[in-house]
Amino acid sequence: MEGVDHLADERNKAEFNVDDMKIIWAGSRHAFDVSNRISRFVATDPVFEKSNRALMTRKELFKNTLKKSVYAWKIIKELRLSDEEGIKLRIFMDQPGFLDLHWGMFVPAIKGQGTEEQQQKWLSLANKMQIIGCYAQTELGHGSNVQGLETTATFDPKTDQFIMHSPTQTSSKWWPGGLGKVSTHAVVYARLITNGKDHGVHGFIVQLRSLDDHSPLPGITIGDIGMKFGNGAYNSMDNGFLMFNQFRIPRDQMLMRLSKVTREGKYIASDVPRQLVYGTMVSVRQTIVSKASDALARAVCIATRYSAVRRQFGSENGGIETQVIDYKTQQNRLFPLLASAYAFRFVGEWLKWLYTDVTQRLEASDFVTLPEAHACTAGLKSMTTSATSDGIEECRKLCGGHGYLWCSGLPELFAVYVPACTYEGDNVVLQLQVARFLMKTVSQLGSGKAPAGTTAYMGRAQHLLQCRSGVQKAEDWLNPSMVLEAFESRALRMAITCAKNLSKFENQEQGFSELLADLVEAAIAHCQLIVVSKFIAKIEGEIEGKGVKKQLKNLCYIYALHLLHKHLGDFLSTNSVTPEQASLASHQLRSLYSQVRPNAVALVDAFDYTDHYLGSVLGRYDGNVYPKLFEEALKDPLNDSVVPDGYHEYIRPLIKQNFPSAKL
Ligand SMILES: CCCCCCCCCCCCCC(=O)SCCNC(=O)CCNC(=O)[C@H](O)C(C)(C)COP(=O)(O)OP(=O)(O)OC[C@H]1O[C@@H](n2cnc3c(N)ncnc32)[C@H](O)[C@@H]1OP(=O)(O)O
Ligand SMILES: Cc1cc2nc3c(=O)[nH]c(=O)nc-3n(C[C@H](O)[C@H](O)[C@H](O)COP(=O)(O)OP(=O)(O)OC[C@H]3O[C@@H](n4cnc5c(N)ncnc54)[C@H](O)[C@@H]3O)c2cc1C
Repeated sequence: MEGVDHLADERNKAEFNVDDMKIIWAGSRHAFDVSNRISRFVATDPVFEKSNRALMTRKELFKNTLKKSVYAWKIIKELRLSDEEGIKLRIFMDQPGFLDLHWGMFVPAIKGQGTEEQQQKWLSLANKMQIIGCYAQTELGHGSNVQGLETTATFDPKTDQFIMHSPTQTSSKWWPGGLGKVSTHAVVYARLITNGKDHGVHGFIVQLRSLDDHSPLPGITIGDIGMKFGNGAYNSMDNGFLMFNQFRIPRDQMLMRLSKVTREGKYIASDVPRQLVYGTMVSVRQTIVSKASDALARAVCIATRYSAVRRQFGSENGGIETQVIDYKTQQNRLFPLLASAYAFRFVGEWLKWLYTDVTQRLEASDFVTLPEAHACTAGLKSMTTSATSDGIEECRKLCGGHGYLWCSGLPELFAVYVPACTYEGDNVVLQLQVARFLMKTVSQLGSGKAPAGTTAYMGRAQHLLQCRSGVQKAEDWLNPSMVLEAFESRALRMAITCAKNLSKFENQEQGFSELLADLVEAAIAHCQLIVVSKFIAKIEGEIEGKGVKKQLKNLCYIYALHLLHKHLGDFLSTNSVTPEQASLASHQLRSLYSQVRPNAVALVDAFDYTDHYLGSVLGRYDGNVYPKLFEEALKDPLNDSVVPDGYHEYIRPLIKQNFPSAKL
């Protein structure tokens, strides 16, 4: 029934104030106001309609993305939206496109690696979108191994220019978003060669297309790399290829904040760490963590509302059937994902703080926290995107058959989201960076250099290696210090075991490659500890709103105890818990699920997502699922006629066994 809230009973059960939780989820009242206003603006503007995009051809989808992106930019300019509002507009527009790479990577790369002069020149054009840029690093042959890139930028002192060249097919740039059809410029990563010497990978601003007719400049071959996973989905983006044939750019288009090439061709490296050339990736990895909570929350919101609407079995004497959300199996799969969405939200907030802090320090030439910022952004990007991709797929299964329908919103969400496990660093490759950082930290224990930040717990190695968990009853698993100690001792013991095993190899690099799988496990344990500890810090801080803290506490312990359950092998093999304590954790989990159950729908309402943004018949706010599923089905072009195209050509001859031209 139209206008009726089918989930009203669920909402009435809530034991906390949803409006207060909305503020906690958004981060502040101001952030909530902005999100709420912009999401509703996008939802009501017909240009941002998106329900039809799965049926568009690639060309139609691409053009539709251009239309939306340019319209969004027009709105940003005409309504003088702030940066924050502009970002929200792009998020709620919910269609990957060139704007993401222009604002998300091209502009930050120039800001981070360009001199002040270069910033003035290029950012004034980029900020007005008089040029459109992308980030061209990955090549056909190398993505993860950035030092293995082959594109060259050779300095020619005669003309004061760099010659950009793609010496092999594998050196073609391949994947950059926005490159294929839209970008006029790119920050291109290439090996810098001066006087015959290779100085490694550096960034260069390169014009790719004419600003008059958009044709590629002579010496440049460029195009789209083709269809990607899923219908619609990430195919709105023009990921591209690019080859240079001795293409010349002026010397001052090398990004020279970190190192320079003089007029004479002399290479001058500054005294800042060379890894700052990777700075744009660190910044984007940080934003990807917050976006993980957003994507997971969307899937969880759909699965939770639908699980409350959907009924199967359990009716007695023809009475009402059981809501599937009441099955403990459904709760055991769904509530940890709900808890994870909140956990990633809070760790994302903390990571943003860490990133701002390291940026300020770098500006003051303090590089001490750079390795930790790299390890945290890499590890958390990896951990949260893997969990989110798996979580979206689990939500699809939680919705049974209807979850497989396009109009559930889940297939497209998965297809758009899953490359996050690969882009901005393959998730395994990134965990290996964390592992290197952990092995270095362990090797320095006892050297007098106390581990700090997220590895501070390693400074208590003596205690954590010997301690035995004090949990004696299920409620002890609601004690933050007992939970933290279990996670700390597991992470430390796994790292120390890896370090001990490494030390058995004469050649450390060889040992590292033999132990890769164990090292990744140790890195994941460390990252999970970070997320648990930041969630605990959140619930121990000041939280306003009726009943809000209680709900967050429940979610925090669900998050931690479900991880304990999932990785029980680690916890048991490191003696961080006993089998009896593990079973007390499972007992506590069941009790927490019962406490979350009446609040589940309200906890996803707190995400404040519009039906437009969710894009899901199953996740509708009003829960009016079945009539809307019919409406969606009837919109399918196959239902335009009752007798389909092809009937006379194929079905009728088959039924009548009348194939005049068939020959054996
Ligand atoms: C709507 C708004 C949102 C918009 C968002 C944008 C949309 C997004 C859309 C999606 C768009 C997708 C866009 C895209 O996909 S863009 C392309 C992304 N590509 C990648 O992420 C490539 C991944 N590979 C790498 O990053 C490097 O090659 C790695 C790291 C693997 C190795 O590296 P390397 O070969 O050099 O060797 P090493 O391991 O010997 O390390 C040597 C030392 O360097 C330190 N180190 C390494 N890295 C960093 C670092 N970063 N900061 C600080 N330090 C760092 C390291 O700890 C070590 O330190 P130490 O042990 O010596 O002390
Ligand atoms: C949708 C999408 C958008 C993208 N956008 C951009 C963009 O805008 N700009 C850009 O420059 N790039 C972009 N990329 C490229 C992306 O950054 C790379 O694909 C990514 O960094 C992974 O590199 P790769 O493809 O070389 O994977 P590979 O490194 O070839 O990975 C293949 C397998 O090898 C494993 N592996 C690799 N190295 C190791 C190792 N040392 N130890 C153990 N295992 C290893 C990996 O775990 C993986 O299982 C995009 C990619 C996608 C999918």
